[in-house]
Amino acid sequence: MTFTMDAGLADRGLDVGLRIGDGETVALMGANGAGKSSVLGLAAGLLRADRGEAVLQGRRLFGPGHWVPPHRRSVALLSQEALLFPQLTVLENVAFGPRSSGASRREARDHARRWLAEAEAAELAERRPSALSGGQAQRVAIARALAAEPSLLLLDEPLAALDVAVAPVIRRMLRRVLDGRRALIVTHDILDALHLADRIVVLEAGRVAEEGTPRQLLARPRSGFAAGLAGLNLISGRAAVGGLGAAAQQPPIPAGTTVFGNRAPELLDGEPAVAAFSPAAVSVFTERPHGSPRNVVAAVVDELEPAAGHLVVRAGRLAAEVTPAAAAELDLHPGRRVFFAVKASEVAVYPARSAA
Ligand SMILES: Nc1ncnc2c1ncn2[C@@H]1O[C@H](COP(=O)(O)OP(=O)(O)OP(=O)(O)O)[C@@H](O)[C@H]1O
Repeated sequence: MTFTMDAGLADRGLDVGLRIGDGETVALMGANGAGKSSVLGLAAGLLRADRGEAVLQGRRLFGPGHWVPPHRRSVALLSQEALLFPQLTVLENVAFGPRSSGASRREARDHARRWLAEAEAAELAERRPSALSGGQAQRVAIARALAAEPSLLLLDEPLAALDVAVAPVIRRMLRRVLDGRRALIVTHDILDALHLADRIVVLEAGRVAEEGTPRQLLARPRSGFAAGLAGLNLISGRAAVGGLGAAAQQPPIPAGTTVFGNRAPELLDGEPAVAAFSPAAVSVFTERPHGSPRNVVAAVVDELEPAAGHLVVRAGRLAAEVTPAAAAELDLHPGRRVFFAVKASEVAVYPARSAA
């Protein structure tokens, strides 16, 4: 049994099809404003779609003429902030859900203790929320969400508000807790996706731009967002002899330029395709290079960013990596005219749509 949602919300520019299998954790990623929180809102019942339907384990959550209110959906939403009831103890907070769905006081408390232990927070049971650290409060919130035994668990950036020392510990606990559970987790952090998710869905401007396992997405990104996660340059266009004919509006690459590279064997001429290559494969010159590199483009440096052990030189949608010594030698600075070159053997050209 699965969760499926195919829904639109016109005033947020949202039109999304999503499927989460039994026991599957899906990471929902995308730039700010892409629609991630709105998708959670639709599934949780905090927002009403103006088109489409959602079905969870054979039960329709919403659809034409049909609406199940949030508390009857068997969907739990965990947000960035723990949002515990301040006047209740931790145990009472976690027991609240089971109690309101009809468990006796004692059953609800036993249940709460079990889920607190599962979230590695058993020792916090008698505390008030005001006496908890951010990480502790988030453990309790996770226990509370699990205690409702939801068929679908929604997590909205659950680690984002935690400090860097605590996040890895909670991430490890979440990995254990999410194993075998149907969950949708919104995150900006590739580490969350790698550690917690079976599959990543990338949203761009309210639509699913691509999806795949973390491995697939990082090895062969097809959206600008996933290329950013993978740390690769990505140029879109159509398959052409020897590589890719670049589409318009991808400065500094002139429209129609052939980007020479290794074409995936399944790619047909004229088919929508992308070319991907690492910034580390890009060489920077101040004069047009002659000889071996087949791909050379004139560019103007936008900015230089420090990265581990090197500098990233950005020009339009391209990035190159240089050593600090090379940057000094080439006198690189914003506004500097340069040439970026990359060997065809370093460029992978593959279909813009996944085979699935
Ligand atoms: N309360 C609201 N009322 C109307 N429009 C909204 C509201 N909240 C968000 N939007 C719009 O809906 C679109 C999707 O926003 P949403 O918050 O779902 O994106 P997001 O991917 O979660 O972004 P972020 O990463 O910044 O949280 C955006 O265009 C946004 O401006």
